[in-house]
Amino acid sequence: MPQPWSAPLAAAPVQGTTTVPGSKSITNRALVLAALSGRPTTTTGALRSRDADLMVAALRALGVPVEVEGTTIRTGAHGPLAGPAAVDCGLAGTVMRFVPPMAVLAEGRVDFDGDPRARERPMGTVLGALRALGAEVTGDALPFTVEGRGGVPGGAVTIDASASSQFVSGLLLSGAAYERGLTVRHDGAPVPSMPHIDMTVAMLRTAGVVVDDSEPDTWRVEPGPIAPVDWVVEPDLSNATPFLAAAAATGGEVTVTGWPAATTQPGDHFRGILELMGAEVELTAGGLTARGPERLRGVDVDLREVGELTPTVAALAALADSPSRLRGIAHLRGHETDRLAALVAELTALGGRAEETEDGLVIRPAPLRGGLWHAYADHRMATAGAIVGLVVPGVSVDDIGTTAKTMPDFPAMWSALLGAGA
Ligand SMILES: O=C(O)C1=C[C@@H](OP(=O)(O)O)[C@@H](O)[C@H](O)C1
Ligand SMILES: C=C(OP(=O)(O)O)C(=O)O
Repeated sequence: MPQPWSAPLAAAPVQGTTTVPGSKSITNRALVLAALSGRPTTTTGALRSRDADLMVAALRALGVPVEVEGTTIRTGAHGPLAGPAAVDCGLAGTVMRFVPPMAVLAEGRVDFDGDPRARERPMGTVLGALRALGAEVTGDALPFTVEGRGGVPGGAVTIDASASSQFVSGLLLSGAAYERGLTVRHDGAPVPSMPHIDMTVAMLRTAGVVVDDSEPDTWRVEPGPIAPVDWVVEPDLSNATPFLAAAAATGGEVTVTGWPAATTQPGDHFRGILELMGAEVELTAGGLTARGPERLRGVDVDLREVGELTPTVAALAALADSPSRLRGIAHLRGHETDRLAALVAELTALGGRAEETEDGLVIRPAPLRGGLWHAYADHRMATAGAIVGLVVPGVSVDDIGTTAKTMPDFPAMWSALLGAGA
């Protein structure tokens, strides 16, 4: 375990401008679609981080030529995907849920494994769906094996996607390459992170795939070619949230550059949440600016659609002067860590008042004190600790390096914003 990282305390309201790297979700979808096109593509503004590097390695393992130069990733023309191959999913949901539906198209065996915690993340739904669509898959969680036969019949499958939207996205991304295409129906409690499914559908359409999502909880992908696209990746708006939160927590003003005017990224919803908590937000050509209030208000909000924002919102809620209720996020128990348990444990350890409900968190105002904040190998837990540490003296994060999952430069970016130098 590395040395704990002393979270910088904001000596004054945080003022500054930050540029965040490319979106994890867009980068890893672009890479999958580029590989499935079989033709040369160039993706610019790509995220370079552990999750993106794992996706690049997975594609290479399946026989896709991939060249990486800074934030530009080029895929080359290639024949059919091929095993034998070993895919390391790390802790990346996008790798473990997006690559197996592609691996069933390969000729040969593809073995999947990942970090210890990845073996506990829900996977059975995707693997069961692939079997129902005609693939040979051994196992119901990591590690598992896909015996690729160069293709699958495809067709219709009904799944319960209430544990993760990635079950649907993963299947849809490869569905056009199945002989009969793919129809996915969801049956169960509401699907979380719908904007991420909308992102999948939008990117498939950009790649010329015919997708029908006109019926609720049903997605139909017609069989056909996936066109090569030169993707331009937007900044990662979820990774922008800690920087905007720094303004909200300290009564400062922070601008994140390159904020898209229209996007399917759920991070865009953070604007509304900041306003509910009393901050001001302004979207201009220069980016999104957040201005913090004198006193942060608690918030009662359903985060089902934007669950990945929860650690940031919970950190702000712990600094607010009235109670907050975060709802619709039971599925966070299956994320990088059980985020509901982790947030309650870490806030409570610093003197906070937080408790789990069946589908979320209740966080009440309480004076916080310094202490060690555990990240649980979860990039967003680590950044949540940094937010709390802005205003609570003596907070350190046990493993800030875990931000490398999606934002390897986070410690330097954070110090730079605070004027503390890297
Ligand atoms: O498709 C994607 O890129 C993602 C979907 C969401 O997953 P869940 O639906 O499992 O929450 C989100 O939390 C994750 O960070 C990224
Ligand atoms: C849930 C997340 O990641 P993953 O893609 O590993 O599911 C996240 O980044 O908040």
